[in-house]
Amino acid sequence: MAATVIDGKAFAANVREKVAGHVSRLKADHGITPGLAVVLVGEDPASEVYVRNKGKQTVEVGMASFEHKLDASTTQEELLALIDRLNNDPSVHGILCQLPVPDHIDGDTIINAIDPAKDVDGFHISNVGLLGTGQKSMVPCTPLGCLMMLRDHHGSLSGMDAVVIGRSNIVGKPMAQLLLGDSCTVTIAHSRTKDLPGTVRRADIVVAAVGRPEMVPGDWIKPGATVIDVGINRIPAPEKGEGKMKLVGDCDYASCAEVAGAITPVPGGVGPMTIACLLANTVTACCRANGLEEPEGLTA
Ligand SMILES: Nc1nc2c(c(=O)[nH]1)N[C@@H](CN(C=O)c1ccc(C(=O)N[C@@H](CCC(=O)O)C(=O)O)cc1)CN2
Repeated sequence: MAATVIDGKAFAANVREKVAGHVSRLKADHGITPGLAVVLVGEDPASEVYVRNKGKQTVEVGMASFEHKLDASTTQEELLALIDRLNNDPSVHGILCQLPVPDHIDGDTIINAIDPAKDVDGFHISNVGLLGTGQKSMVPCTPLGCLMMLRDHHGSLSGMDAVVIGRSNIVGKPMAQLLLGDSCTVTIAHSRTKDLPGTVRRADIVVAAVGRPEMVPGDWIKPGATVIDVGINRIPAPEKGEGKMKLVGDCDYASCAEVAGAITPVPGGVGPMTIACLLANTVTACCRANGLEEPEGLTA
């Protein structure tokens, strides 16, 4: 059986179109332009690409983009001062600091300095607590994107067995909370899980978010299961020529696609949904800040 390929690129384009519609209504009906501030410290090449794409897509959906690119030597105090200015800027509805930050800066301190109402990454401890207790929160973008694709594919997720491989604060843990919120039976698996293959084999839904290239082989997948691959790993691709690289996920795509009922590819699966959901979260934050009705279908 060949799996259905869940096209994250097309799904993300659809989310962006919905966001653009809400933005134009906010402008026309209320004279409000949602604004997103993205802060990058240092020169990590992958982060520079992500930040550039965030700015470009923010403008494409009609929102205001405020990009702050800071030198790698920026101190934590200087960064906190910028966050404070953005927290108090009424034209900024969403703020994020691109991760990872340089070693001399404490990421948690920075994240928790962001006004939770403007925390469009959903990483602030208040939003983590709200999500964990089933209350209205800002929801982390990558897990939100995975949830949207799963709901679209399955309709209801109620009663399904879900295994999340990986326990990071930005993907694994919030993903598990969202699946629990949709009434899945959820297992979080990690490097110390006994019998990882057996655990994964029981799942109707597998979300792989470990950051280890092609770690999950097809024979771990229950026939017909849905595989959501969050991994983005750059590995050597000698078949493309000397020194060439390619992107692969945490799942071995070829063997998993033979067994799964549906699967997200890498690239073109979960990745594009991350930025689309960031734009969705910015519109949501803007509506909440102005006491306006929130867009439907763009949050959990
Ligand atoms: N503050 C944050 N930092 C980071 C986050 C985040 O959500 N907030 N997530 C990642 C990086 N990221 C967005 O920031 C991100 C990663 C990947 C993609 C994407 O579209 N990937 C493409 C492939 C792109 C490529 O060729 O490299 C795909 O999978 O198709 C978008 C955003 C860490 N930091």
